[in-house]
Amino acid sequence: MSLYCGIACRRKSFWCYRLLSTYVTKTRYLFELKEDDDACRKAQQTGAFYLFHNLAPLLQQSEHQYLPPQHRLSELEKLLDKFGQDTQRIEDSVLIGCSEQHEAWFALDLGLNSSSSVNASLQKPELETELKGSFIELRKALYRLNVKEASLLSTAQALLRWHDAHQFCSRSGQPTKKNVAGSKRVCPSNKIIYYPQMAPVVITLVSDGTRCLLARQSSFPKGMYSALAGFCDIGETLEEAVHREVAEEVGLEVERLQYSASQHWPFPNSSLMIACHAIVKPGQTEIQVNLKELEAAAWFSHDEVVTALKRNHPYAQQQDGTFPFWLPPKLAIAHQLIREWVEKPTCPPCLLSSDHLGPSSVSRREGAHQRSVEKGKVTKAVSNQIHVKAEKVSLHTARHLYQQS
Ligand SMILES: NC(=O)c1ccc[n+]([C@@H]2O[C@H](COP(=O)([O-])OP(=O)(O)OC[C@H]3O[C@@H](n4cnc5c(N)ncnc54)[C@H](O)[C@@H]3O)[C@@H](O)[C@H]2O)c1
Ligand SMILES: [Mg+2]
Repeated sequence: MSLYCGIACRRKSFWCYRLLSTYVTKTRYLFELKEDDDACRKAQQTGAFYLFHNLAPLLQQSEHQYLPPQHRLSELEKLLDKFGQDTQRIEDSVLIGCSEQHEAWFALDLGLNSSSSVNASLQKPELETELKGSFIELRKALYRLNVKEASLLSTAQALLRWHDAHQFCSRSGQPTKKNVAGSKRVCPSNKIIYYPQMAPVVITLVSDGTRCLLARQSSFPKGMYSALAGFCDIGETLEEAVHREVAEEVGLEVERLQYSASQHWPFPNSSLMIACHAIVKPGQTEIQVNLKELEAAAWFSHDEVVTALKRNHPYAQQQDGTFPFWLPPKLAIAHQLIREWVEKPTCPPCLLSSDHLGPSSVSRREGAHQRSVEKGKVTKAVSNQIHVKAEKVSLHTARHLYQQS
């Protein structure tokens, strides 16, 4: 669908109207709402609101899925009135997107202390009864939402959290004021503008050509392993962050970085996850786990990873008291990296060149001649023929084998 946009461009002394795609008109509309408080207030009149309580979204259950109900402005005003609240509270809402028909979407938290109204936060049980839904922790709900709604609610939560945590100017100590859309906050005394921020995080799936390296932190759910992740340090490039994080966490050097994709991740504080594949440097497959950062790390064979991807009940404890090896759910970018590796375990040519950082470029053939020690046995990979004895490494044994400080 395309629309003629009211934006006119001047070309060769006469006005012409460009044919703009639905996507372009939508992004221009959102831009306008962020810049123009009056336009945004007007959009609230016809828009839809998603409700939160202390950063947990309001959800209704339908069969195996959660659905986030939308509310109109008039419904919200009635609700606030019923609970003896000031409708001024609606000023706390943030713009999170719009439909192709330009219905603007907002998010409002009724549990956090309001910066626009003096009234106390609303009680969760009473609200849940009134709204016929439940406020469910986003981390738990994420995997039972469809992808679009999961992304929308993640954005909403990140923005609501940022506003809640940035109500004062760090220079003057004065309360800052948000614009109607919530795309910024301004200090009235010195005019400093604060914009919502994300922390860049690199997440890397390291492979030795036949196996991939997965790790877990003690805070992960039992049995879950993921790719190596870490916050970028200030002044660092993405490539430098990948090299440093892998070295810091598992004591290995990598090369042949390949960018895969990126993802906004709202937990715990809004990160931009930048996902890459990397190949470990030849002769460097022995993991040295940094126990200050990780609980365990191990190399996993292709078969093990394929089996883990099929696991349906990750939390089920086994009879021997251990938990089966399982992987992050579909919505996490770690899952996508792992799935890509399963589909193409031999790494394609690199896109993110790391050559300038030092590591020499080594062909897969050369890399595959390396010796690796696995479970106390010396195994040898010859050329691209995989001769590594891919023994079934249970979590139990893997953890004990590679836990070294
Ligand atoms: N979406 C996914 O698939 C996925 C997978 C793995 C990790 N993650 C996310 O990646 C993030 C980083 O992973 P990690 O915990 O292994 O990082 P990490 O290895 O850098 O270790 C975290 C530690 O780094 C320090 N740190 C440095 N800069 C920081 C900053 N800006 N914010 C917070 N802490 C900072 C803190 O001491 C913190 O304890 C986590 O928030 C995690 O939720 C997402
Ligand atoms: Mg880490």
